[in-house]
Amino acid sequence: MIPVVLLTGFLGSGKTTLLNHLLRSARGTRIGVIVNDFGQINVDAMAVAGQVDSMVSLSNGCLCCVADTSDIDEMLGKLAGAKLDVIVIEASGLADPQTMVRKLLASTDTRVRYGGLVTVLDAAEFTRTHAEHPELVKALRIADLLVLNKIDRAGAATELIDTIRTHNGVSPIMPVSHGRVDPELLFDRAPELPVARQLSFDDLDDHSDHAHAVYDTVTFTSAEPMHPVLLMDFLDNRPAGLYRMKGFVHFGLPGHTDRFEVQTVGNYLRFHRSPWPRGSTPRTELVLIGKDVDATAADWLEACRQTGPVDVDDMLWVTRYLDSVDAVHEPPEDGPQAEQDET
Ligand SMILES: Nc1nc2c(ncn2[C@@H]2O[C@H](COP(=O)(O)OP(=O)(O)OP(=O)(O)O)[C@@H](O)[C@H]2O)c(=O)[nH]1
Repeated sequence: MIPVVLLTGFLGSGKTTLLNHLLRSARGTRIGVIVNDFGQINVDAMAVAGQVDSMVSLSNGCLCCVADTSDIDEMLGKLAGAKLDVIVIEASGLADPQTMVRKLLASTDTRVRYGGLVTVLDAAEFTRTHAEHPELVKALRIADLLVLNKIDRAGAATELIDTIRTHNGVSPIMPVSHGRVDPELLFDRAPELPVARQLSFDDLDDHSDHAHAVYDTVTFTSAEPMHPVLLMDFLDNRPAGLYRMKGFVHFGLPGHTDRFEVQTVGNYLRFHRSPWPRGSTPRTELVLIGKDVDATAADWLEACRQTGPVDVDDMLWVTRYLDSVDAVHEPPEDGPQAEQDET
C-alpha cells in the first residue's frame, strides 16, 4: 500500500518549499503529489510542476471542505495507478488538518494507506499566528512530525520548542530553514513516519473554528506588464489584513524579461527571478489571501499596470527584494543563512 503523507501548516509557513526540497532530494523515491491551493490560481502546483512524478492539483477552496471522501478517493486513485513509493498531499494554508486526516482514514482505496501528518510551523510568525488563531494548536496536537521552519528568521528556537512541547509531548520537532528536512524522516524505503500514532475520535472531531471562515481570497491577472514602481507602492502599503500574497509578475522591461515570483507572508516580502517556462506567455497572476481583502485590492492592482514609459532604474525598487538564488535553493548546511526579510 502506498503511504499518503499529509503536509499541513498555516499560510506561508513553507509547505511548498519543503515539498520542493523533498522532490529535489528524493534520490529515486517516486513521489506523487496532490497540491491544494486556496486561491483560484494554483501557484503551488506551478512551483512543483516539472519535478514530480505524478500530480493532481485542486484550487479555489480547501480540500477539507470542497472534497468529500469519494473525491479524495478519486484523486488518490489517479495517483495510486502510477508506480509510486509515496503520495504527499500539500494542503492549503487554511485547511483543517483534522478533517483532512479523517477523510484520508475513511478512504476505501485499498492501494493506499494513511502515512501520517507533517505540520510545518513558521518560527518567525508562530507567536503572532497562534495568538490570532488559537485553533491552530489542533494541528500541533495531532502531528506526527513538527517541522519548525524559518529558523533563519527566528533566531533561538528553544522557547518555541518548549511551547510546542506543551501541546505535543511525543512527536519529533525539527528546527530547519528552507524546509530542509531529511526525506527519510517522511518516507524511507519502508515509508513510515517516526511516530505513527493512533488518533482518537476526539482528536479528529470539530471542524467548527476552521480558519478560512474569516479569510477572503482575491485573484488578479493581467496580460499587460506591471509598472515596477506602482506595484512596489502597492506592496509597501498593502492592506493591513493581507496576510499572504503569491504569484508571478510580468514587468516586460528591456533587460528584465524574466518571470518574477512574488511572495508575501505577514510583513515578509521577497521576489524570486527565473525564466518563464518554455512555451508560456508572460502574464501576471496573483493570489491575495487575508481578512477583509476585497475587490478594492484588485482595483489598486489594476491601476499598477504599465501605461506610460518606464525607466529601467525603476526596477531597482523590485530588485532590492530579490532573494539570492542560493538562499532559496538548497543553501549549504553550514553556509550563510538567508538575510532578514522584513520590509
Ligand atoms: N527566510 C526564509 N524564508 C522561507 C523559508 N521557508 C520558506 N520561505 C519563504 O517563505 C515564503 C512562503 O513559502 P511557501 O513554501 O510558499 O509557503 P506555503 O506554506 O507553501 O504557503 P501557502 O501554500 O500559501 O500556505 C516563500 O517566499 C519562501 O521562499 C525559510 O526557512 N526561511
